[in-house]
Amino acid sequence: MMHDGAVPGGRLARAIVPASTANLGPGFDSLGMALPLYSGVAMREADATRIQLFGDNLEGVAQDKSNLVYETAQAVFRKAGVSVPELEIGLQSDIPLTRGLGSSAAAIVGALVAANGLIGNPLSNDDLFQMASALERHPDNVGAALFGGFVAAAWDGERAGAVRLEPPADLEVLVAIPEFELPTREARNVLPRQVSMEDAVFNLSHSSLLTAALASGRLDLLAFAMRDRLHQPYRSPLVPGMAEILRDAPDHGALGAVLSGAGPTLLLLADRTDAKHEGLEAYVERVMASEGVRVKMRRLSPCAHGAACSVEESFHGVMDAPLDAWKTQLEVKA
Ligand SMILES: Nc1ncnc2c1ncn2[C@@H]1O[C@H](COP(=O)(O)OP(=O)(O)OP(=O)(O)O)[C@@H](O)[C@H]1O
Ligand SMILES: N[C@@H](CCO)C(=O)O
Repeated sequence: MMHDGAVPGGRLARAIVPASTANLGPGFDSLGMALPLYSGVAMREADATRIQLFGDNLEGVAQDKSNLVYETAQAVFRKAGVSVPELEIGLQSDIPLTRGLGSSAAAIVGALVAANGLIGNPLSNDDLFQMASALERHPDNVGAALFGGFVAAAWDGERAGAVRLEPPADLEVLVAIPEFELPTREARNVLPRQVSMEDAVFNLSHSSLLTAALASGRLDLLAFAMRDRLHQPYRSPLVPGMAEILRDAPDHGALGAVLSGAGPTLLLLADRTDAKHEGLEAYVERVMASEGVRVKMRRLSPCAHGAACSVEESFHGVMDAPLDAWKTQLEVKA
């Protein structure tokens, strides 16, 4: 453990972090699940800060000290009482930005675990989760990114709590990623300031049922339990085709369909042992195309593991090792 600010030259920390879907319908700001698309953060001490972006998914991300990863790393150093003002940072990602798949949560979590690793891990996982929740301001994405699996979480503005559960083994996840971006800030701006007691009770009961159904493998309850009245009705005008798909996807073999996080990605759950959902991708593409929206479809499994970090004591190479090589090194299975 280091507390005097001295970071050995040449030490490189690399973190790899899964994507995440938040809300799962009624669990607004509280239910998250990790997905096997990854963001990578590499970091070492430098004479002057330099931020490199690799790959096609990070276009527009800041390359100065306003970068989210740089700022988050500095928050770790402050909390640990060390000083590492200049960093060389390498970033890459499979996670499309501003699509509701937790790219910002993965960046924050990647920065936290890499920065902590760089200085010898003085902060606990819970410290990192508390910091991540305060930075992202909702704990569902960051909880899933840090712990993996399915996470039930709460944040009261000061403290966050989370429990990680193993997702049901037969759960298949289909994501429909529209080509357009929808920043979380915009998708939160359309939400009402107040809701009725009836809608609050609807969501809290469905969210509890959904958590219990996922924890106990009751896939038959998902279509019923994944209904929401707190955010999806207000966000649905922002995503053409969403209302129809959320309503009718169960008729095409989905166990449930929701907006992923703040959108615009749609998330459909299916039972991999049941052939009924074979036409689901074609159905979603058809509805979105009829609205003039192109989508990229990905068929995934929930990701059981959360963020992983490795530290090399004397690293002399370039920072752009392909994400797949990091996955192998960190024994992260896609
Ligand atoms: N690897 C990264 N490095 C630095 N900043 C990033 C990185 N990935 C994402 N960001 C920042 O996060 C912003 C996207 O955050 P936003 O909350 O709008 O979307 P999201 O996290 O992809 O979706 P959601 O929160 O709904 O799941 C980007 O515009 C960028 O500023
Ligand atoms: N729970 C958040 C997720 C976005 O990160 C929202 O729906 O606004």
